[in-house]
Amino acid sequence: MPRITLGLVAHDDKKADMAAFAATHAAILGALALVATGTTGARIMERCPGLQVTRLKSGPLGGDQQLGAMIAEGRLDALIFFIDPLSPHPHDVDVKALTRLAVVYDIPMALNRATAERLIRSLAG
Ligand SMILES: O=C(CO)COP(=O)(O)O
Repeated sequence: MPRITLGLVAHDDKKADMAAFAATHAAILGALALVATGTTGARIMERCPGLQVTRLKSGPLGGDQQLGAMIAEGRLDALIFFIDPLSPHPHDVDVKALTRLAVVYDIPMALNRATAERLIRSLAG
């Protein structure tokens, strides 16, 4: 059976939280194909050297749009995106486009840790 592909993204103030989340669930994540925006992916691999993460461009430079394209092409099965709702983002339109496509294509999407904790359990083999 093909591996599930999971997208991982975190805004700057949520990156430590994402790294901790990845460390907690490294065993589950290790069985998935992981794709992340540039800086998020770097932080995850720094914290969890055993995890293989395909890194796209950084979010503000097109990484969110790359993930959106993967969704549109049927190449992303689920998305965990720790958004920071308390900070402005220059690429807010890209963030909106990504989350919109996740809804359009009805892929499971967690935008905060509480939901991600539930979603990740559903992805465990
Ligand atoms: O900006 C982001 C999501 O909108 C995340 O991008 P980075 O992981 O490159 O910081």
